[in-house]
Amino acid sequence: MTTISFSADKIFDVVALGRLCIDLNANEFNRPMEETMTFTKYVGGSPANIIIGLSRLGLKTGFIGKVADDQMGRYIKSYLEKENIDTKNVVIDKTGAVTGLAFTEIKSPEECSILMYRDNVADLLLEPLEVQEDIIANAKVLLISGTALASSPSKEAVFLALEYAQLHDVKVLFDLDYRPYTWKNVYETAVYYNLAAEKSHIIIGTREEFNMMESILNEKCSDEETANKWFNHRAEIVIIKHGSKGSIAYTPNGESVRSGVFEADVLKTFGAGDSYASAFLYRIMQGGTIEDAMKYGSASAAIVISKHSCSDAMPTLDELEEKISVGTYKQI
Ligand SMILES: Nc1ncnc2c1ncn2[C@@H]1O[C@H](COP(=O)(O)OP(=O)(O)OP(=O)(O)O)[C@@H](O)[C@H]1O
Ligand SMILES: O=C(O)C[C@@H](O)[C@H](O)C(=O)CO
Repeated sequence: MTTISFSADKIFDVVALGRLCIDLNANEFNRPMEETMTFTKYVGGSPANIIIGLSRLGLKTGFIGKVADDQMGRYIKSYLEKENIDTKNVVIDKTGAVTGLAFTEIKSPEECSILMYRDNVADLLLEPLEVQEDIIANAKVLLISGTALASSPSKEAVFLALEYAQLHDVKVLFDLDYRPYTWKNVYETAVYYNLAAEKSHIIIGTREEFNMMESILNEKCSDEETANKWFNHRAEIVIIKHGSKGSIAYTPNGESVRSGVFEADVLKTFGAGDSYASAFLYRIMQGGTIEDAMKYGSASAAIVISKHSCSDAMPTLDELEEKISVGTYKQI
């Protein structure tokens, strides 16, 4: 029965680093973007969604990032503050960069896509020297997401944050969060993803995301082979997600745990991964077993995919535990 240990006596449970942007989610469902006329605005971006989920569950959280010096940037910062997320390391851009926008298309519950506007976005302009070492030193976990590796100087900021984490005994969770439109080519992507994964203790990604990382060496790994590669580095848990078919977690002692999924009245699929990661991390940090934590993650995902937003739909602990006790859990 594997659990994972975290440093005690730190100010923050989890500090996330990466993109803060805006989701504009289609109000009219079951139709293509061309025919969608109105959208609702939410805070978005994978690490933002995950940290909001963790804060709703009661953890002490902070964010390291950069927002535009405009109405959208101010909206994001004040939303984080309202959610009790520390923003003292959320830097305001002074170069005229903009806030990334993600328009979501909900053609059917199975057919969702995201149309991104990410030219000259503030989040990718985070400088290494803007990352405050003391915030990371005072956290039990540093959460990073792959998109922040897509260009300089944000990429160097992530690697410096990883050095601070190592120096101060901070566990690193790497959510692969591969968004192809942010990257120039798969070689560059895979090289940086692999370097960041080497420095991470918990790695969570979909089968497709791990395939991307393996593609440059023409590897075709099974889930178990994929996970085993990272146990030669720092990894203590590797989770490979398979959408509605659940997920499998691997540990260095050869244990593997397959999770089921909760039945859900699916409205849209995006946000599944972020809600899963937040509730999984919450439960593992409470000393839960991997099996237990995966159940929390799956329940949170089932809640979020049945709602309109990602960030705003993140459940409280009561909502999550209600789902776990009354929801239908299908073992796969
Ligand atoms: N249709 C579904 N019904 C119930 N649970 C689901 C469904 N789809 C996904 N999930 C849950 O969400 C978890 C993560 O889903 P998925 O593998 O799609 O992540 P992802 O691709 O990172 O998500 P995202 O679309 O947010 O990027 C799954 O392991 C599962 O527990
Ligand atoms: O930035 C994105 O890629 C979109 C996110 O903001 C969105 O909330 C999402 O895709 C959740 O996983």
